[in-house]
Amino acid sequence: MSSFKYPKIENFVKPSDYKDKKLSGRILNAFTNIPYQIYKNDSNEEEWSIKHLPGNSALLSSFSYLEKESEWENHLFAWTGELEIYNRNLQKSELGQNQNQSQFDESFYLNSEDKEDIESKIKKAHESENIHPIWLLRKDQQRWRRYAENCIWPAFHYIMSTPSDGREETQWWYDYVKFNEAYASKVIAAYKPGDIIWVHDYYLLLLPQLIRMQFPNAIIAFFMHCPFPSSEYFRALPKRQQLLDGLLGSNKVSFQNPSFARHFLSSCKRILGFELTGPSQILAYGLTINVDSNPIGIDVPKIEYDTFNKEIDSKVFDLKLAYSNNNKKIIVGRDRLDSVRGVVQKLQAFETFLEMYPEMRDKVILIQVSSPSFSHSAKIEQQVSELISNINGKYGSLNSIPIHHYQMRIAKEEYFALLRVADLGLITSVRDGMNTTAFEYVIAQKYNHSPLILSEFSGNADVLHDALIVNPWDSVAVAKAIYESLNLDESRKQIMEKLLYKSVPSIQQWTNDYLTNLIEEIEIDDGKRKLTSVLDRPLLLDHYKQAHRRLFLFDYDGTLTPIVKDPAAAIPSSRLINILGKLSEDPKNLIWIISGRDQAFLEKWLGSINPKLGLSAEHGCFMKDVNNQEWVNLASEVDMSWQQKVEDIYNEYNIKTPGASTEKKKVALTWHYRRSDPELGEFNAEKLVQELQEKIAPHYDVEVMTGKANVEVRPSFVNKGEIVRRLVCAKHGSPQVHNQSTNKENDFEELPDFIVCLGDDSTDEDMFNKLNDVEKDWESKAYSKHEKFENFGIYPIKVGTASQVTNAKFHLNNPTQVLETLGLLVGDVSIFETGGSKLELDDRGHLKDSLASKKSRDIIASLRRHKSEIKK
Ligand SMILES: O=P(O)(O)OC[C@H]1O[C@H](O[C@H]2O[C@H](CO)[C@@H](O)[C@H](O)[C@H]2O)[C@H](O)[C@@H](O)[C@@H]1O
Repeated sequence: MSSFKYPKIENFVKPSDYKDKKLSGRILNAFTNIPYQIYKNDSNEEEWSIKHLPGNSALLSSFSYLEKESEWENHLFAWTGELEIYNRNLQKSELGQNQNQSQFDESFYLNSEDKEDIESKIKKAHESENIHPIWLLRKDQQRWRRYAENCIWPAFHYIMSTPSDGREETQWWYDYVKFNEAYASKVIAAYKPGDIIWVHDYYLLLLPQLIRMQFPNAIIAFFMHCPFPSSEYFRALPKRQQLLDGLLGSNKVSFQNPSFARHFLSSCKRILGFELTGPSQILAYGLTINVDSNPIGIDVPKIEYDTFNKEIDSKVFDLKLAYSNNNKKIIVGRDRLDSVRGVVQKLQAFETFLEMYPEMRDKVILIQVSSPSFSHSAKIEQQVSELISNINGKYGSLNSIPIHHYQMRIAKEEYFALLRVADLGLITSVRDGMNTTAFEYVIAQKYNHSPLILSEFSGNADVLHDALIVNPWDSVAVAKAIYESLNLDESRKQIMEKLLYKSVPSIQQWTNDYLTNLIEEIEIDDGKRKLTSVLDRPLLLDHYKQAHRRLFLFDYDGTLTPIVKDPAAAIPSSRLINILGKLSEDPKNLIWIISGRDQAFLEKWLGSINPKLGLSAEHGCFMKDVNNQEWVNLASEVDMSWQQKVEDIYNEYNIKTPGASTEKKKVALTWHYRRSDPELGEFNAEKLVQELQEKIAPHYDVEVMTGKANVEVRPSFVNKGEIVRRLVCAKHGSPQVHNQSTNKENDFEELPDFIVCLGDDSTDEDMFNKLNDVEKDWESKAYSKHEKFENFGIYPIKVGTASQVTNAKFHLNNPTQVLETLGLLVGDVSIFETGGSKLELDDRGHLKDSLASKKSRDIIASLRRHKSEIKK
């Protein structure tokens, strides 16, 4: 059998076909786990062995084809999976959950020679050097799967989880973040410009964005192998935003069928508020993401090769002999035993069939093979066994059993023989990404032409149109379809099989089409994009801890709160209030909110709740010092006669622009068009700016500014940058003298040694510019930098994408990431809350060089010493 050779595919996509795209010719695939089990039969065995793991054969064939038959250099990055020691008599499900040290000793923590040895065995078995195992060795080895399998998988299959206080889920989430970070660091280390990074499935939803943060121009594709739920279901996941954000680091996100793609697009729109730029395109973080469906196929030539040969012929013969006495028809089902594959529905339909068609009772048997599933449910198992004993009891006799149920994993050869021997294939899943059994069944029926009944909820229903498509919840309809299928005449069966056979997608064609579409969609980078680095959060935390005089300068809208349609609704969340409270409790910290908002809004929602906050309203016209109740009006002497004229102009534009409105603050006037038709709003905003520039700006000391869906007029004597300069150059903790110009030089040792400045829109650029000037000034004065950080501790941070034009040095994507970062500083949020922190993990998944990492290393070293002493 090993002599199988792939037929060459004409015109398989080549990197050299696309010279202008500057491809490197390498594909870096990231998938859940390597296709090998690392094991020992006995803990006393010196060496670890590996064996091939069943499953994911379609995708592995795609990798194998790319590796062996194409011009691409194909790499696979995958977790090692759980290591096993068999003689411990532990079931796999118990492994990792057992905290007993005597059962779980240091054997699972390998030294570098062991790992090298295993890696070389894996490479040999894989017949390639390009497989890169990701080591995450922990006592509890299954921790890396829990969030994906207990939270994502059920939600994606419409299974609501039971309500909980969320503590366990939070721990799973941290592990999920670490799992994705571990992949990110390995892929990032291997990446070269022009590589195609192809991420697979729901265990790695954060990975695209983690890589994107590091390589803004990388080509990243994501393929979801399981279904994607409606936004109504998806939104129930507490981490919905982080999961979508993670995927939106891809250039292309693909699904098994169009409805999954549609659900994803609608989730991005409804949950994140992102703009769809076409029926299958989304604009997020400055990146255009193509969303499509591309049903995965199977390795047709290889399956034919494995199905039609002498060995299988004889197995088919044996099966017929064993089951098909008296010419009984054989219905075949093969599913994993969980709540989504519809085994219960299948049995109920079969019972209905036997009831409805008594003449068929002695003429049909159902062979159902149910293999184990990670989402195994004891309830389903019990239902299945009760149904089977009822049906067999009611319709069976001593020499005739209607249902033969095998709850086991069967060998590949037996599986193919079973598919060949069938007179009918029956698939009744209630939710499924792509059911490869359906495809394999069609191939196995190439010469026998037995029909297929397929659930309309299976991903294949959109592909295998010539199957008998049924609703598995309607047992009468399924029973009728069984009857109809078993009574089809030969010519009809032949026609159906021919059409079905033609519609089975081949994995090679799928791979070719996927890569071709991806490459053709990629926009060529003209090298003009300047990208801002993502904020290094562990570094920031480290710096924060060592600083003595910390100053925080926060913009409000779009920075601390997300942008919403109604300005009055953009009130602070309780999480924000809580974090600001904790930050301001630390005497080393001074916190300022520097906003375009008016005094009344800031006082009501921030000042009255936390008097320790310094507030600057209307871009610096009004100031309230930290720990002070008095507001100072810096604009009291300014001529305001322009206000009425501006308001009159705004009124005209409100009439011309349905949905637009005027926000009257004490000094500044803002014209909002967020609720108008976006095109009309933008068009009229441009005209309004022109008119204000001509009629108002030349005659008054005012500035006309454009913000986020707004136009604003305010006095030009002060701006956010000027406020920042005063705060940064003041003696840390001294009261502010707002209405006097302060150019007094303070002792450098009294100035802040840690400055975080966050803002999202154009007015915040004044703050970033000012900080950059301060930095240059301190540089020129040769002030001493922090030894460890080699800078003055100044962090100007843009809240937005890496591709936005800004003078800030770093970026965070959105207000959620801002809160997570501030929460990290006050110890409210774990470093593992979200990805993107450039975490360096050790090979056990602890933060590199952390206390936990050292502790774990020490324990293993001492266990090893202890063991070798015992041996002596
Ligand atoms: O300096 P900021 O704190 O960022 O304030 C700038 C302006 O923010 C507000 O408008 C913006 O946010 C609204 C709520 O999300 C949104 O509806 C509007 O479209 C945005 O332009 C505020 O209303 C203005 O007064 C501020 O100048």
